[in-house]
Amino acid sequence: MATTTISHQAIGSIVSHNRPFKASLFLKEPLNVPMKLSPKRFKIEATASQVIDNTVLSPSKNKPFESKKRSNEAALILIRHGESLWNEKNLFTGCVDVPLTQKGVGEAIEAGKKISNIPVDLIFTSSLIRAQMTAMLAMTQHRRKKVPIILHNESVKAKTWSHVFSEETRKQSIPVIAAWQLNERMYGELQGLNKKETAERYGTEQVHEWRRSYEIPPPKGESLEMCAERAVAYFEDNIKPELASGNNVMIAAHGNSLRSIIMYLDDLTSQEVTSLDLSTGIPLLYIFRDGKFMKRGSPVGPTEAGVYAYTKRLAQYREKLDEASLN
Ligand SMILES: O=C(O)[C@H](O)COP(=O)(O)O
Repeated sequence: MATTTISHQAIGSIVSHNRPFKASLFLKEPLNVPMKLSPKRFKIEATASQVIDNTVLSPSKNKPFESKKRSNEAALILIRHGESLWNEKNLFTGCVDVPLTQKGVGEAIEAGKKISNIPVDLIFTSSLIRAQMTAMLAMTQHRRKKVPIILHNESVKAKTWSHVFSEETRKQSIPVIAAWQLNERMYGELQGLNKKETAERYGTEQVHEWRRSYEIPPPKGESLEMCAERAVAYFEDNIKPELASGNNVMIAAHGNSLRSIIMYLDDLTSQEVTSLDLSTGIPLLYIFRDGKFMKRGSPVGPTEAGVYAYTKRLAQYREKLDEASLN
């Protein structure tokens, strides 16, 4: 296994995308992080979140809310955030933290209606406000009326001070985990530039390569491949185990971090992923069963029968919701 050295300065720059991290958590010594080369991609086996203990924590490790139920299937919902103020202005955004427009707020609410009958046990978002707004707004529409609560594990004090003391209240909550690894691809020197003007300056083909190719990074930014190294590693280490435990998960993230995750779920080639483009605010449903991901498209509405026919558990859940609303 090859070993690469990540300096504390590099770790510092990785964690600086995540607002809650504190300088005191930065490492004093360089780290030797083992890396394994897989045929399709590099997998970073020790992610920054694992290295910096007690920062980004999985709920199963901490049991902050409900105890686990066992099932061999689970639902996975992916949502790209609603329109942001820079989507509206057609600017490259990347890791710049801009909020949703009013249209984006509406898109998030509409997305929430479409998935309002699908039980969500756990939410993952990026550390960027547009993804977090989308997740929260979508959950305002949910029939289960559980309250999404952002877990603050960035320091012992943050964790202690946000503790919920009622077991009953905890049961009525959905943990929300914010992870910088799910952030948008870092767009380098394109961040803040207008997409149309950039295409006029550098040529449509060049800009298309920067935006959609797998290997080619934008100037001083991340390629999709580099974005996949962190996003897919995070998915495998923190999200897949939750699905394997039978927890239904929603991920609210970004065009490119989600493209890299979809590439992994659908086993797309680097060629195929170039034509994958995600619209803002459209939820996508996957069923995880027996270790495999099955794509189920986008639920068209809360009453769409098809979604509930995918799994027995979802159908039973839907029945219970209907019974409860009749009583
Ligand atoms: O970061 C951005 O500018 C967008 O959210 C995604 O941009 P793209 O469609 O150019 O990849």
